[in-house]
Amino acid sequence: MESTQNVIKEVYKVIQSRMVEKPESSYVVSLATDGKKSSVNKICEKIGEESAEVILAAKDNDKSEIIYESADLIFHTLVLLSKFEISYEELEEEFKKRMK
Ligand SMILES: N=c1c2ncn([C@@H]3O[C@H](COP(=O)(O)OP(=O)(O)OP(=O)(O)O)[C@@H](O)[C@H]3O)c2ncn1[C@@H]1O[C@H](COP(=O)(O)O)[C@@H](O)[C@H]1O
Repeated sequence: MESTQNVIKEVYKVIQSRMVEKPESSYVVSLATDGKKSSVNKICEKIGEESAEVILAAKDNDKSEIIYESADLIFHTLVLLSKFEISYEELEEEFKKRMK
């Protein structure tokens, strides 16, 4: 990894490259590049699971678990954005529009 200034952006770049290069050992590939519509369902299922895990961690008041499960949730959301060929800049743009 080049810089850790924006690690989420760096992870997104790796996800995007996995989608193009499709290495066999890749989790992203196993989840998102089977070429069928069902891969969107698979990613959405993971987002649902990880969301529930974040909620449970919050209800348990478990800060380290909240961080761990939120990273899983954000990662799977990035896989979904990548599946729809949305650029990181488009996501940033949406946040910028909301800045007050
Ligand atoms: N950030 C992640 C990341 N976060 C979570 N995961 C995977 O997402 C899955 C999460 O599923 P679960 O929570 O259900 O975990 P599980 O292991 O199935 O079971 P439990 O934890 O519930 O026991 C696991 O297989 C994790 O390995 C990730 N896999 C990859 N990345 C990043 O994506 C890049 C590309 O990964 P590959 O596609 O594997 O090369 C990597 O270099 C990383 O930077």
